[in-house]
Amino acid sequence: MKIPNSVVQISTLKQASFKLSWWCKGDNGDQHKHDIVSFEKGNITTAGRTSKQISLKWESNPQTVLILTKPNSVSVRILCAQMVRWLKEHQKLNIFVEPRVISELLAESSYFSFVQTWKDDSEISRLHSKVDLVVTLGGDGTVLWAASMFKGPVPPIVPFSLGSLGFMTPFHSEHYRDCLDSILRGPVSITLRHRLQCYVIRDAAKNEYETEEPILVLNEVTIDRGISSYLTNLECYCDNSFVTTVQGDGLILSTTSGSTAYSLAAGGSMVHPQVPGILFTPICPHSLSFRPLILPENVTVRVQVPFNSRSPAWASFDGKDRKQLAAGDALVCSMAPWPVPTACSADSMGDFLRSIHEGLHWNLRKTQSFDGPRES
Ligand SMILES: NC(=O)c1ccc[n+]([C@@H]2O[C@H](COP(=O)([O-])OP(=O)(O)OC[C@H]3O[C@@H](n4cnc5c(N)ncnc54)[C@H](O)[C@@H]3O)[C@@H](O)[C@H]2O)c1
Ligand SMILES: Nc1ncnc2c1ncn2[C@@H]1O[C@H](COP(=O)(O)OP(=O)(O)OP(=O)(O)O)[C@@H](O)[C@H]1O
Repeated sequence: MKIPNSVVQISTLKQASFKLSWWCKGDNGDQHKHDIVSFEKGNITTAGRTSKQISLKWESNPQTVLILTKPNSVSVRILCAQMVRWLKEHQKLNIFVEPRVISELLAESSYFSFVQTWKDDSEISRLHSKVDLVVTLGGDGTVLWAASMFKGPVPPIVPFSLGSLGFMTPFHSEHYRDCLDSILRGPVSITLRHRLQCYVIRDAAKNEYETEEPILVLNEVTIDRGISSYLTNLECYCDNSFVTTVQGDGLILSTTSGSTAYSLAAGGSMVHPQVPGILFTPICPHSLSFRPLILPENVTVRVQVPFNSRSPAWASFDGKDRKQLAAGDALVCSMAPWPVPTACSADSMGDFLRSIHEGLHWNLRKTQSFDGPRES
């Protein structure tokens, strides 16, 4: 068979060889690493990264469970007592609860004297090394609360739904025995939810962080006008490049998990929680052309209140802990190295789709009937 000329020419061409590497900002300066991008005969392919479903397999049996509960709920209190009893008697596990909850349990019965708790913040900071699994009983706010307790690595969280919306709480409390039994045996399908780490800088010219510890958020950090009736003026930079000045009610810097919370209400896109990125969503911008952005995971965003601002701005973290940002102050935010692993009921995609359909009634519309005009 005769080979066409064009094929012979291509096979004799020599491609220049190259290497791709990626870098991140580490503590000891910028670090370069080789990526998992592979180079099949000089062609770039990411085939090895497309399998994103994460599965957790226990290598030894879990020993200790932390149960976190929404306060002031009778149904949560009753379920918590039942769950503690079942985990102790049927699974032989050690159990931690919050100091508030241990008082409630002991008021009910001295049977619960085996349950453990902590005394101060330094013990909370060591919890991640004692606890194998965290169970939350409440709504999305309780998942946010659980994540906020861990300033570093976070154990897998199993969120049971005892709230009203429950976007991040796929497990039904009626079936808690079967759910926990299966999770304790593993394997468990996991959603790795990215977090943002935020620092406040007082008097931006000094460029010093207010605290050494970052504030970690699972949903978002919001910078808004607080009680001021003036427009906020926020200068935004991305890795030192000027992005824009927000003039409006404020700005939301959201994780992809938070994309279905406040950012959604302000017109941001819904993004699957495992997509790495930072959503840049303005709140009521006074402009006809300010569309929300999604920035890549590696950037550092800096939001600065200009010196000539008429009023201070306010930062809040997952809807809590308001901090005033005076003229000249800034907030710096980047992707945190410690994600929040939450257990899935089906799998990461299945749970996300169920939440947007059942929780938000996404794209609900009456189906068009067959009974009408048709193309011939
Ligand atoms: N206009 C708004 O939509 C608005 C305003 C303020 C705060 N919030 C959100 O409330 C969050 C704090 O939650 P909370 O429970 O402590 O306060 P909350 O009790 O006021 O609840 C706010 C609502 O947001 C839902 N929610 C929280 N995180 C979510 C997520 N990741 N995806 C979908 N829905 C989510 C909750 O289920 C609840 O219905 C903030 O992080 C912020 O995102 C929303
Ligand atoms: N263990 C806890 N300790 C203190 N506060 C908590 C704890 N768990 C949750 N909260 C707070 O309680 C509030 C309500 O919790 P959550 O959102 O879980 O319940 P909900 O409002 O009934 O549920 P939903 O948001 O689905 O309607 C939130 O502001 C949350 O931060």
